[in-house]
Amino acid sequence: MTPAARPESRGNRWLRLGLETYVSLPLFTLLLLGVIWAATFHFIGNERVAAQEAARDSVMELLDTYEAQVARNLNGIDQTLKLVKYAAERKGPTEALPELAQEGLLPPGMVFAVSIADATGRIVASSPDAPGMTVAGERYFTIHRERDTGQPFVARTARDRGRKDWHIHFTRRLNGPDGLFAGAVILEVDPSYFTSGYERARQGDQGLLAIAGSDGVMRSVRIGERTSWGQTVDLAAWERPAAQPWTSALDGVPRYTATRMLRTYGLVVVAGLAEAEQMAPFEARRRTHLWEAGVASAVLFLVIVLVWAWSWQGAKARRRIRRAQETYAAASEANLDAFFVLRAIWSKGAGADRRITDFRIVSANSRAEQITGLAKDVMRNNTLLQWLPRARATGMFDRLCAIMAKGGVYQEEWHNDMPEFKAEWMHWQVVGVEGGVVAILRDITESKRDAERIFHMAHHDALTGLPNRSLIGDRLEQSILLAERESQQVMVAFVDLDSFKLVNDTLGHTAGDELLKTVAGRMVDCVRKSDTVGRFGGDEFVLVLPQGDAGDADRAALLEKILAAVVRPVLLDGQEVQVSCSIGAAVYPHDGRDRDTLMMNADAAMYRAKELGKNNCQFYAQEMNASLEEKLALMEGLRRAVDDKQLRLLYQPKVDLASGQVFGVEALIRWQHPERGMVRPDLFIPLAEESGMIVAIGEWVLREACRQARDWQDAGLPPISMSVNVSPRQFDDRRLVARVAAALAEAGLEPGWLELEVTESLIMRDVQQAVDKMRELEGMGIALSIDDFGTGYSSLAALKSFPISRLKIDKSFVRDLAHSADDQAIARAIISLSHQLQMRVIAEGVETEQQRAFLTQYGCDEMQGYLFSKPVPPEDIGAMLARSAHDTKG
Ligand SMILES: Nc1nc2c(ncn2[C@@H]2O[C@H](COP(=O)(O)O[C@H]3[C@@H](O)[C@H](n4cnc5c(=O)[nH]c(N)nc54)O[C@@H]3COP(=O)(O)O)[C@@H](O)[C@H]2O)c(=O)[nH]1
Repeated sequence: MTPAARPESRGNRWLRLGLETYVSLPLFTLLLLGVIWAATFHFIGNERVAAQEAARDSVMELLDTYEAQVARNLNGIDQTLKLVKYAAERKGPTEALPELAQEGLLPPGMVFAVSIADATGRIVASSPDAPGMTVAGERYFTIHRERDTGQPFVARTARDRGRKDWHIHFTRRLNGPDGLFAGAVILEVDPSYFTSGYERARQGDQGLLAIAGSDGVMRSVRIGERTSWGQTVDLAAWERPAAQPWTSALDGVPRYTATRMLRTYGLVVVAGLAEAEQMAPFEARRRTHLWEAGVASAVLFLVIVLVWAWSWQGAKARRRIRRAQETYAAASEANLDAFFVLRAIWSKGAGADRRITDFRIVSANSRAEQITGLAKDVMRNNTLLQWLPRARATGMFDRLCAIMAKGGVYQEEWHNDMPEFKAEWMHWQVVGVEGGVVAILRDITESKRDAERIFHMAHHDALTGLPNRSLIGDRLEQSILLAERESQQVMVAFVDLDSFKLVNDTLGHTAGDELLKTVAGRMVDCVRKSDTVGRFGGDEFVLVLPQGDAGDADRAALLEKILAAVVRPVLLDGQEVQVSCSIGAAVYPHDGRDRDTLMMNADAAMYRAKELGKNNCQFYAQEMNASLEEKLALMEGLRRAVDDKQLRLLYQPKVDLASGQVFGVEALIRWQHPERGMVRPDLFIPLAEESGMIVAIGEWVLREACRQARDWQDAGLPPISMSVNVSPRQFDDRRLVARVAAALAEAGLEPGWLELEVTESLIMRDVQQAVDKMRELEGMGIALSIDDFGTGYSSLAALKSFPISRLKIDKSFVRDLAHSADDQAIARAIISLSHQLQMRVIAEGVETEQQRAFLTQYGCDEMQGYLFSKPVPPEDIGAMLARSAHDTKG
């Protein structure tokens, strides 16, 4: 494992994650926001304390001022009381007041009212005038009458009978010359006099100034603009330190409050500042601070979100790159392909002068070591040209430069002649990347050889090594094309051995095979290298002989030569055997202008030769085609077969080789002819194909097969796959996909249960068109398989591009599996190829246990053939599936 691919330790992972901006940034942001808000709240807290301190100081200062003012007022009032008392005791109450007034020693009547009551409580003098009034019932009068305290008395705020306004009554006792009670001096003061010092600018709208008696009754209270009195309060509660705001019952407003006792008068002065007003500037500042912190946080958050999004994108890109690198490292190590990363080395200079001089090998995987035989380190110390000096001469270097310049992907198969690589055939894929290229090399020698082997096997007869039916067809077509261009002729000769079956039956297959090989060799010896001698199957051979401008005599001479060569005795198992042959020949362009006509006519001529007693050759003549009439009659009958319901489907089971379970059936058509009985498809399918009737017949087969599959499912039988053969003309039909969809819909069958079998030669005619159509069908969920695999020519590359899920080994390769080494090799090669292409492989025509054993041994997945069952009517399949379902349940 390379260091890049080593798993990262948990610690490192956390550290890397922590260093990633997209992780650390939010953490840092949280920290920063924490700091901002902690600092804000700390600052606000400090300011609150300072504001509270200031409020407390203010209230104490106010109290000091207020106390001084009240004390001054009270002293003034008491001086007046003392003065009036003095004058009244000296001169008598009636004269004292006018004299004092005259002397200007009385306070202004606007604010103060001075009265003197005699010992009975009757007002005897007053300023302003209040005659006839009595205070005998007043508490202050009673107190003064009862004892002489020598102290002034402050009564509650009250209204006299003679005056409407409310006043605080300040009184002193009057003594007669005998020292006995002689009445009282009364000074009435407007309650607001004591709170007139209220300054709105300093004390606000809800500041409080008050004086209360020691009895707890308010003499005067001013809150803002309103003055009141008479409320009873709990003075003990008021006499609290101003530390905390306090809510009195007076108006429910919390205030910083302070009180002080004026003992001489038995009064308490109270000053209060409303908390809300005192703290208002602080609250405003607090809101400002919070707003500032909020705005700062929002801006910070916004900036961080933007930076975070940017860094997250960056991290995502880095993560993608890292994963890609890890995946690349892991994949390249685990891969069966060799990887080379090459970085371009540039020449010095600029602009057009600057060019790539070489490539440095930056990295390579273990597979690269195997394919080159060089250690990775050695490769890494090399440049491309040091390592592969021929790279420039072979054009490889220039191609790499071009790919790097253009970008994209370039790939090709390459027959290697460089000793530095230990593979004969390679597939190389080069991807242009930033600063260099990545080259991916795969050793395809084995699959190339397989493909070549398959190609050869598929086009040659395994026994004689001669071209087989498909190659003969191709060669004939090529020869016709050439002859057409050059205005020449081509002779096709069908050669059939006479009495070959007799040799086979009496001397055995091996002797029969030997005879075929000998005869084949002799025929090859009779013709030129450019001619084709092929084996059509069994004891049938076909010769394709481009004739130039040869005449009938030349042709007859050549065929006579072949007759003579074949008839020569052959030594088989020490026994001399002699077989003759019958030859039928047709010549292009005279006897036919296309491959099929020529073949058909040569075949007819060969039959004619047989009829004439064998060991002779016949050239085609029109009358030989009397059988054409029969063909036309069949065609005519076939036209009515669909409408007259003469067609039937038989079903042949397909079996899983490992489990022995039936997993599907192939639908095989039969024609129940009213006169001829059961006609096999080999006879009428080619006619249907030729006439185009196959499209209608094929559609009937599709619909009938889908319906039958659905019927089995509805009968509760285990669902199985239904394979239907599709012929070339049917496949070319533009509406094939629609017809298939309609058949499925009509039957209500899931597409996954339908498989279409197409032949190899069909799809190879036009690979791109076939791929497109197959992809359409695959897209619907339908499975596709290649029938008769091995009999046509399949390009490996094309095979890879088909959406095929199954290859069917043609029965011609299965028939002689037990004896023929060639057929065994073909079967093994097809099995291995299928598996390499991730396809399943099924063998058809399995008739014996040996064949099954061989196929199982070499990993074939499935089989179909008489060994398990012949094609049977639908009821038999139903019974077979019902049995299997029952056995499974049991
Ligand atoms: N386009 C369509 N072609 C069809 C349809 N139905 C049949 N066909 C094609 O006709 C060819 C001959 O078919 P058939 O005579 O039915 O022969 C099939 C089997 O009966 C036969 N087979 C199966 N097992 C064995 C065996 O063990 N030995 C043996 N000698 N023959 C056996 O093989 C034929 C199946 O061939 P394939 O389709 O290649 O799987 C034949 O080419 C059919 O495709 C049709 O509806 N449409």
